[in-house]
Amino acid sequence: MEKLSVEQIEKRLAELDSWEFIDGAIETSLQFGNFKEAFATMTRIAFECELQGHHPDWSNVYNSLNIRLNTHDVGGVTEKDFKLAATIENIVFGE
Ligand SMILES: C[C@H](O)[C@H](O)[C@H]1CNC2=NC(N)=NC(=O)C2=N1
Repeated sequence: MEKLSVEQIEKRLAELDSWEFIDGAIETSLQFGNFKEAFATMTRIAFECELQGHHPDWSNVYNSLNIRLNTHDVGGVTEKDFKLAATIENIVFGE
């Protein structure tokens, strides 16, 4: 999987709603109504991660979820990250 250039990353980010390029990864910060909603969404995302064979660096505090995506194998952002980012947006914001 090919590492994307900063220009390619900025172009692909424009197609998403909630992601930014920060310190070599794409990141989003999501807020939910409460812990249960946040954790239920994490569970749905986790199943998709397994299907895609690609996994986020993420953290949850009560109703907030912070997600960073990059591709460890190549040390940068690839199409795998954008595929998972789009999947996460579909889960969170609907298709
Ligand atoms: C063997 C397995 O497919 C790899 O280790 C996968 C697993 N999940 C992964 N997730 C992420 N974010 N980056 C990777 O390079 C990666 N590699």
